[in-house]
Amino acid sequence: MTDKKAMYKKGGVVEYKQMGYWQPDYEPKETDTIALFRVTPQPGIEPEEAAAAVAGESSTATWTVVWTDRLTSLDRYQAKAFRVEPVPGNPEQFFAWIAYDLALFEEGSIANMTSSIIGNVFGFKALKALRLEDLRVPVAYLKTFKGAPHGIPVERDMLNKYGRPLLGATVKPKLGLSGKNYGRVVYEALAGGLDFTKDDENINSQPFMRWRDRFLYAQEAVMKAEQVTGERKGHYMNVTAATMEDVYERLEFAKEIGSIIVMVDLTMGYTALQSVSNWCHRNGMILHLHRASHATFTRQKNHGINFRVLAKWMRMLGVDHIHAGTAVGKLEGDPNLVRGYYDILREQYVKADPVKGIYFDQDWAYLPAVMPVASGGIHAGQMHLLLSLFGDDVVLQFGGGTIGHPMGIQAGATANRVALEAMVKARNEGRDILAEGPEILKKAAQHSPALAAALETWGSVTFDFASTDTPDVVPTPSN
Ligand SMILES: O=C(COP(=O)(O)O)[C@H](O)[C@H](O)COP(=O)(O)O
Ligand SMILES: [Mg+2]
Repeated sequence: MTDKKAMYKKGGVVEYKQMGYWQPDYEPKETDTIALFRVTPQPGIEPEEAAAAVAGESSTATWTVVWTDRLTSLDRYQAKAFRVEPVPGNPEQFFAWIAYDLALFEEGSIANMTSSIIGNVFGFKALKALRLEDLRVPVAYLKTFKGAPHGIPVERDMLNKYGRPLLGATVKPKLGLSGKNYGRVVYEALAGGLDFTKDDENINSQPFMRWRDRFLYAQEAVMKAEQVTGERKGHYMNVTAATMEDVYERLEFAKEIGSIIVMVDLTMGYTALQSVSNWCHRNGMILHLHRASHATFTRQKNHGINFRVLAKWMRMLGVDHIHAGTAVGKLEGDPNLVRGYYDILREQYVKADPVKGIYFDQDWAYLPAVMPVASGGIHAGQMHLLLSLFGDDVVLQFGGGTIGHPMGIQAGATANRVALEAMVKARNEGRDILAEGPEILKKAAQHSPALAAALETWGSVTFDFASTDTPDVVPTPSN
């Protein structure tokens, strides 16, 4: 029988370490999920007890010992904190590794997995702050997910576009255009040389432009642009709505009018996203995910979730595209960490790499790769940086950097396409595009007034702010 007395600190409050949530000798099983947390305990709480508390509160425990514990296989179901290390240079914080048994999570349910791992525990009084830094998901659990409806090679086949990044643009202004004017922007951008245009995250079905109008005008523009260019094109139709009935109605309509791609916002929640993913699997539709709202919980270094974990959940849940940062644009993102997110989305087997903030080897087994989307304050003058940072399997998306072009939207699109093609050609010839990039762009601009004007307008625009999140290099754990 458990010695209840030994588990209490005072007044019946549990000692998580005593309860078996701290097991330094525990060897994680291949089928365990392993989480790495950054823990900031309240003063006076030792790191091992804080780690054990995280393990307890994110699995079986409550604040006191309960008689019913003995009616379960508690040894198996309780999560186990098995390693604690100080965060280099930050005496307040500790990394804690915690293992979860396969039986703890419902098959194919991100909603269920998150209700445990990031459920109550982030509000726990004994901790000043808590951040989920990384997650090793076992193949046994991955096998219960379908993943992306298509994956990168199949999407390329659908578009018949290979050997270069895809180009997109977010229609601007974000809100207020009528359906007809919206369609004009889509046409100009696609006819000028982009592959995709995109609804913005907060364009759903407002009084100034109801969704049906937008879908119709946008799809008409897509079809016209396909005719004049002879290329496959797409507009991401944002189907985000208040209820699933509305979402399904918009999905069906997008399919009926011939769209090849739809879009969802992260704000819809994990369950809704997975339902849309299943619909896309059934209907052969490419699925684009905008990570709207992620920075409310991914940005602070001491509290929340690192984006790499969200990227893993989205790869499991099944999207074809996900916004993953640019490093060089207007939105937060350290270059090394952003490259790590891209690896997590695109590679079949990701090796732990502390410099990129990847703490675990991750075998993705059969799950298709997801196309990352670089978007937010990028322009043609950065093409060499973007291509060297991210390679070919990425959508480069220029909203302001297309629609703000001084010669018009079509010229903005052309500037991006010319810059990209010049850079891909130079790279394929073996030139060092990082060093020679500005020169290559200048030369291409001699034959392209559109690119010349883009470089003249934005060439010197950079967003040089120090990142709030940078990698902490700790020894790679065994997993
Ligand atoms: O509208 C834009 C970009 O517009 P612009 O190209 O004019 O800056 C997107 O919503 C952001 O990329 C989102 O950020 P992220 O991609 O980081 O999620
Ligand atoms: Mg936007």
